[in-house]
Amino acid sequence: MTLAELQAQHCRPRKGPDHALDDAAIAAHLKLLPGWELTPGTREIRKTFRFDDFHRTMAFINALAWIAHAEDHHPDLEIGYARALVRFSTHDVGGLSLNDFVCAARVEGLFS
Ligand SMILES: C[C@H](O)[C@H](O)[C@H]1CNC2=NC(N)=NC(=O)C2=N1
Repeated sequence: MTLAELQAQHCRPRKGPDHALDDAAIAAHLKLLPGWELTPGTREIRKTFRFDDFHRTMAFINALAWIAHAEDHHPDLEIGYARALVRFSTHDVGGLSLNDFVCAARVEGLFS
């Protein structure tokens, strides 16, 4: 799969452990996403985005919120003056599902 192919997908309701990705699938999908990493000791992915000022940070957050609403898949966020930490995991599967990678890819698409 390529980043473009991941970006072209949409989140689907994914509930239950059958939808949790295994380590190999997580590693393969992470390779497609520049700057994203597993939060150590967890089953979530994260990236810190840096901006010049609060206006740009919030413009990003609003664009991200648009994606999250449209995809019905929601990140955990930590927002600073010039940075945003974005974390994705799928509560409904208790780990990482394809939805996390689709949303991360769509967020990357904001910069392309
Ligand atoms: C019904 C609805 O699709 C689910 O509750 C969605 C909403 N957004 C979600 N977001 C995240 N991050 N994980 C979920 O399991 C999740 N579930």
